[in-house]
Amino acid sequence: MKAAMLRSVLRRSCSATPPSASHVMRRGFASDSAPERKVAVLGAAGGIGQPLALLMKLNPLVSKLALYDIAGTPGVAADVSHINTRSEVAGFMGEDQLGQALEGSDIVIIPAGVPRKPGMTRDDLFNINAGIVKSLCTAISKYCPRALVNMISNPVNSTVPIAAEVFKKAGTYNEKKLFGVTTLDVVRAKTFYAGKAKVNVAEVNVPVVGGHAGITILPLFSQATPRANLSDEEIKALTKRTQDGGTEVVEAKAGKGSATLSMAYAGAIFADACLKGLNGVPDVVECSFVQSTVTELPFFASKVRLGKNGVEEVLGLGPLSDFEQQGLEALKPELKSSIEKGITFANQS
Ligand SMILES: NC(=O)C1=CN([C@@H]2O[C@H](COP(=O)(O)OP(=O)(O)OC[C@H]3O[C@@H](n4cnc5c(N)ncnc54)[C@H](O)[C@@H]3O)[C@@H](O)[C@H]2O)C=CC1
Ligand SMILES: O=C([O-])CC(=O)C(=O)O
Repeated sequence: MKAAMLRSVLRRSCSATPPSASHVMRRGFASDSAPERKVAVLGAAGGIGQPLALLMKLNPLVSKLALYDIAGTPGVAADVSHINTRSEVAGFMGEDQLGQALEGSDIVIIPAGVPRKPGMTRDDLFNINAGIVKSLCTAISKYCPRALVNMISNPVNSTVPIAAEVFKKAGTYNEKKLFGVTTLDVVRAKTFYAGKAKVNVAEVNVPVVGGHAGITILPLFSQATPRANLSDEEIKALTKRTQDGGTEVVEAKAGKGSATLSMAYAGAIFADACLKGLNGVPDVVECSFVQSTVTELPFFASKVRLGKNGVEEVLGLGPLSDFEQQGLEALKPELKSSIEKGITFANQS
């Protein structure tokens, strides 16, 4: 595929709303006059990190791309750096290069940590990933305290509260700048809905709220557009498939990890939305797991308007069906306990 064609595919695929030509113009993509923006990817040599590095290299809003991992980044960086797009690419390996990787970053994307194997829950990753996230966030508070943080590492329901506590302790916490990346849930909900409703997937919008694990993932198909006449049974099945989407991939990969390619795509969409918000593009809205007053829980995923300082507005849930209302009440105890687990960990160790 020619470079220009690839770039155009990415431009369209990364849009938060349908990919029409006028939309692309409105959203102010690809411009040589776009401000300088540095993006750092931590965990860049991993299953998500590598394709995410590729997609961020294709994003014309990025001027510098820093690829950090504990091993393997020189090769990934050398490879990606040959692509003839705007950003300069540099690889950083090992803890003593972490500061350099982070310095000056506008956005830090974190897909560092272990993935699930069949039979595991995301919470089973807590023991290893909590420590990784804690140490990376400590470095962020030191080297780029004003960066937007896009947390991908699981369990997101706990790693985001861990990050918040680390930043609070360092005196750098800004609730507008910390995001749990739940975009893959939205990507899945859109795909599954389009398939069932037989509508053009490019036109589909479905908010997904709550958290990012099992029943805490709550797609709001009653608000899906274009509207379709699906039965209660079909909505129930779509909800379950969205909630179990990660497990579907873990089982299909049979021990070789979890979603990487679709996650890289989702991570690139979310980072692109953050970049647009930073650059002052109006009406950039994505779902994300953020500090929230939408429910009584301190963190919750819902639609968020992104702006020059990160979160500009956390949007409410809108009208819920009875089924969704029940789902909302059912998810709260699990989400609450995952949040508390993260907070306790960050303050204990
Ligand atoms: N938020 C979401 O929707 C999703 C989250 N994930 C999560 O993303 C994480 C990464 O998944 P994969 O890329 O498939 O795993 P992977 O094992 O392929 O890659 C992880 C990378 O992190 C690196 N790493 C480990 N410790 C590090 C440290 N201290 N600093 C920097 N890098 C470090 C490893 O060297 C490795 O290259 C997992 O926790 C997984 O559960 C996966 C899919 C979706
Ligand atoms: O399921 C997993 O472990 C990875 C993940 O978060 C997802 O694919 O949604």
